[in-house]
Amino acid sequence: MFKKILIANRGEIAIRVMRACKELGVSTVAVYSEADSNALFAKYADEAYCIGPPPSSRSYLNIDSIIDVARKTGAEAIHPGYGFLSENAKFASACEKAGIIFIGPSSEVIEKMGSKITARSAMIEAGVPVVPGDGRAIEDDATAIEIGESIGYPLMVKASAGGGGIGMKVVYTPEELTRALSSIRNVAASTFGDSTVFIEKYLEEPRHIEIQILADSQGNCLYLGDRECSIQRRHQKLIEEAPSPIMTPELRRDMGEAAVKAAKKIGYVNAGTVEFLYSKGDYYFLEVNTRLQVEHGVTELVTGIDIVKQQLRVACGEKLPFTQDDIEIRGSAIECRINAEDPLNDFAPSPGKIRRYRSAGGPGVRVDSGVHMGYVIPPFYDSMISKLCVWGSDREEAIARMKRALYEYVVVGVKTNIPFHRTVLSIDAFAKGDLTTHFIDDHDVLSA
Ligand SMILES: Nc1ncc2cc(-c3cccc4ccccc34)c(N3CC[C@@H](N)C3)nc2n1
Ligand SMILES: [Ca+2]
Repeated sequence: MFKKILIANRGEIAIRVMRACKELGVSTVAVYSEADSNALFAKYADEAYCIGPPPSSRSYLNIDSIIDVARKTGAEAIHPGYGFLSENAKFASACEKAGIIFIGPSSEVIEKMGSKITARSAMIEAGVPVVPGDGRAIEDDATAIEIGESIGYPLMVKASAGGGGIGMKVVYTPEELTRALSSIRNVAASTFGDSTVFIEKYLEEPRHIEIQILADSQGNCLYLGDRECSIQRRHQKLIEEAPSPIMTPELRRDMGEAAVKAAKKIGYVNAGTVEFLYSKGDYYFLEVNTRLQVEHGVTELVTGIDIVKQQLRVACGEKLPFTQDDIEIRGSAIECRINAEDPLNDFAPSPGKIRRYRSAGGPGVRVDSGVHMGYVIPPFYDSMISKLCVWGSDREEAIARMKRALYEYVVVGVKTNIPFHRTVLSIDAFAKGDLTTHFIDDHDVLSA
């Protein structure tokens, strides 16, 4: 096991990784920007170094300064968390070159999965169902029109280097198709530096279901169940749960085995997520996320497995300590992302000083928070301040528990989306598990 690792992230996920390290006797190095000099994660670490001014580009995205701190402190490995450099192949290879272990898959796999076109063709070879469509990069409008006709409208135009919903557009006619091709190309070129686009069939009312995978460097790969992530707003997930309310043992095994086939095909090592769209009994590969996800905690709650500890073990070259048969999904877990934003003002970020803070607690409640009373939430980073997770023996108990926890959770001084979550949890369709990716729009959830 490592003696010391550096966490190249901030907030709740930095603390989450440090907690796993503390339990394993691994000492931790935090890197923080000038805006985070008072942040909890910097205090929690055994060592903490300022790596630059507040803007992410000058600090949390600054590859050289992060690797420099790792070298100086003798950190043997770096955990990238999520966001920032977590899916940046250049960062992973910079670590490899510096002889520092990147806790995640290889830079080649990150690179490969960063292209939706490459990922899709790897899935087809692995025999994993993909969204109906055409995996070729679109070179000109005439070909696009032809392909569009053969797939059948409505279509989804997507940037191959896209992610998080950026660089995708639904089109219903050939005119819309040609217009979308040029607009997506431009967005993709400026946002991702890669204007490659492709076309798929648009699935109208899908669910967003993802499979957590874990693979070691000895060729063992298994899945840790499923998560339903359909409750999103503008591609930001808000409420996630495990298992999906529509999951059956057969479907879970089917999707899980497909995800493992995908992981083995691309030579995946460490923790990762295979995202699917589910529609009318069928599921289709969307993309592979080559990082630990925000919502990993709900999987930990229903499997009893500490995924971050397993990441550290795998990165050390250890074999997975369990097989697929050892994995059991028990009960139901729900996560609400607590964001410092104002639901009454289009969810605009609401940075500022937390004047009163009382966390939720009690049976079956887990709070992964990066904040505390008196903390000043900086305006430079994303607005998520904590994750409120609950476990129940079944989904009904989990919902009741989440409602109780949302009632207990008090944050005064900044606006939060807690009222929004209280509203969603009380919607009948939510209790019934009638979720699609259009849930928030369909129920025009105005905050309380
Ligand atoms: N062919 C096809 N049809 C429907 C889709 C639906 C989604 C989707 C998934 C989850 C939430 C959404 C919210 C609004 C619009 C789309 C979604 C989707 N993605 C891709 C990126 C991921 N974050 C969301 N891709 C889709 N692709
Ligand atoms: Ca992704």
